[in-house]
Amino acid sequence: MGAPTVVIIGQSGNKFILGSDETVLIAKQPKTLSTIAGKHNIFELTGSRYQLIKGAMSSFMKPSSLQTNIKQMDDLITSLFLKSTKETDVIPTVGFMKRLTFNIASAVLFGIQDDLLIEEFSHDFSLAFKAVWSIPVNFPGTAYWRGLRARSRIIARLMPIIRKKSADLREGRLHPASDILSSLIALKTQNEDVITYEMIVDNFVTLMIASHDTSAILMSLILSKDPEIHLKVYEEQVEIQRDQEGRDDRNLTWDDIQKMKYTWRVAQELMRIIPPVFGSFRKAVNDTSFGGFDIPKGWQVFWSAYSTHMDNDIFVNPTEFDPSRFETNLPTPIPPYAYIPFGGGQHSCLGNEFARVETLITIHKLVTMYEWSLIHPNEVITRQPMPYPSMGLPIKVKPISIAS
Ligand code: HEM
Repeated sequence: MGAPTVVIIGQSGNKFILGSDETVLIAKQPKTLSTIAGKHNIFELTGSRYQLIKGAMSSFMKPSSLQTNIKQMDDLITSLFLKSTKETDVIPTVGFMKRLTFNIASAVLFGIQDDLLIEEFSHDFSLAFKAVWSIPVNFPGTAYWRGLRARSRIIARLMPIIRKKSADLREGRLHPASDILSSLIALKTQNEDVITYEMIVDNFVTLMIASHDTSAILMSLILSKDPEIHLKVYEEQVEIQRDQEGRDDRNLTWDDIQKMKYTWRVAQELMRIIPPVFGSFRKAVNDTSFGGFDIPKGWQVFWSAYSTHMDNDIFVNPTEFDPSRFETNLPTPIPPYAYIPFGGGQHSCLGNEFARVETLITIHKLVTMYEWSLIHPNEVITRQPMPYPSMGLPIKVKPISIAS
């Protein structure tokens, strides 16, 4: 990992790492992420640059903004399901969900709709993503080398889009609030001395990496659960479908999504037992200490979600799958920094609501459009280091009716 590293686990450890400010710990990612996503990636930015980039991105992921994207997501997800099941009754879930989350991020966050371009980006992002988890040896044939070349191709395809959007913004044909790229370009115009094109490119790559595999894994994990859980999810979703009957517009609404409480609790409990992101790094910018142990300046600190999620004092019978842990108004609510699938503190996930909305719409569409079953029940989950079902979780589907 390039520097001596301290691993700290437990609720108070998480609070120390995730709650510290930039005078104690700064976010520091492995070399592979910094070179593939770019050195200006939001995970590692500090100070005013961080605040500006975060502000531009987060305005697209707030509930008020997400509400306006639901129809677009619903249409995209429905059409992808219909397209994929036109000629086959088997969906390779992991691959399908990756494609789905990539298409949603491209269209909803970046306003990229061109199918061919999305296909080319998607191919290169899958190489870039593999490189993030590789050994950083830049030698022909290695995953890292392939990832670096993929990054160059991504930039070559992105720059004409940035130039076109810049011109459209200048001439008033595009609004900065149209998508994240436009917003970042407008931010650069207002802050020439702080924001650069390189930062825009790096954060496009970062956001694509941060957004699609994580959510795709969550969607796949939900389908990997047992039939009893699926039945309850199905009952909740069918109830919501019934509520839509008689409406002029049969697309899901924000209110429908708020009613999917049980389905989301299943997702929350899955992320407790199998956090999609295992943990992440920080770096000490000054000498500091935790729990009586010194952490010298320059050392890395690693937090991990899994160990705290398995703490018997916080989650009784921690290995037991129990979505009711996430019911509201429990006598003993989950304490802060004890449940951290989305991290915590200032670098906590910007896309958690985005992930919730796209996951719930996808599950609703699948269970109301198809009867489905796992081809390999009890498929093992392996960490690579993200948790994937070992055979890609193929499912057999049979349409129930035309799209609801
Ligand atoms: C189930 C899905 C997801 C999980 C489990 C997840 C998890 C995480 C975690 C653990 C972090 C904190 C990393 C750290 O502290 O170093 C993080 C940060 C981040 N995530 Fe997510 N994420 C998910 C989906 C998304 C989506 C859909 C987006 C974008 C649409 C997104 C965008 C980001 C960004 C931009 C950051 C960096 C925030 C910052 O540094 O201020 N994530 N995510």
